[in-house]
Amino acid sequence: MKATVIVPAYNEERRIKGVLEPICNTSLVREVIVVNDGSTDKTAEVARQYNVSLVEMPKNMGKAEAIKQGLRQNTSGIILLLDADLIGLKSSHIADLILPLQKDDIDMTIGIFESGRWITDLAQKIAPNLSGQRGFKRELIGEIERLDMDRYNIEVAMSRLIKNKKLMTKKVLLKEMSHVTKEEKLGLCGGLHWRVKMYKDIIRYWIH
Ligand SMILES: O=c1ccn([C@@H]2O[C@H](COP(=O)(O)OP(=O)(O)O)[C@@H](O)[C@H]2O)c(=O)[nH]1
Ligand SMILES: O=C(O)[C@@H](COP(=O)(O)O)O[C@H]1O[C@H](CO)[C@@H](O)[C@H](O)[C@H]1O
Repeated sequence: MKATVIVPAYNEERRIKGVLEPICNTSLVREVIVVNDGSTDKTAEVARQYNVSLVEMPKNMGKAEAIKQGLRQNTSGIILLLDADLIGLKSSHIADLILPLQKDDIDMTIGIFESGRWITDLAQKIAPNLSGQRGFKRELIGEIERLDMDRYNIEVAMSRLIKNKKLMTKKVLLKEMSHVTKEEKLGLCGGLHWRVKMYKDIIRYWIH
């Protein structure tokens, strides 16, 4: 069974190529949906250079809404969510996230960075449930769409779904992979500003 890969992207013109190259060269991938979340840079132009379906959000709505929009497109039996700012993504990582879902007993795969960069390795060791790299079966789309989530709390919402529905997950180590941090993208002040927003979204979800 092949997969549909959904890539939410907000101002990723400098990074999305490094993700779309390996995705488009993976035989287990049937289609790629890039959701351009109101980017003000050339993210859409770069994405159009690849064999992908491009979904344009009218304005920046946040990662959760971008993924929901992607899930509303016509997808295949397995869905894989990948961030647009990954460093070191390879076809083998993509296969490792897809293949366990071809068995009946695994509902969701969760990718964990390992031996990439110490800072992102550490972040994912401390909080593996925040990982944006996830595969799941199409049967879960309805459940995920119904989750009450906003911007950055999609991963914690999915973690609660896993717990409530007793879903079977499998952690997949993504060797030599990392991502570009908010501070690297936006500078110290801009990065910290978005980091605080992200943690607020996550905490709001937990106390809600
Ligand atoms: O408003 C937003 C913010 C982020 N993203 C995308 O969601 C993914 C993860 O976001 P980010 O890199 O900001 O999160 P981090 O991995 O740094 O926590 C990336 O592909 C972003 O381009 C998005 O689509 N809309
Ligand atoms: O790993 C983390 O601590 C955060 C923050 O990453 P950076 O501060 O940008 O390195 O990133 C993850 O969490 C977000 C919220 O759950 C997800 O949306 C991202 O996909 C994920 O990389």
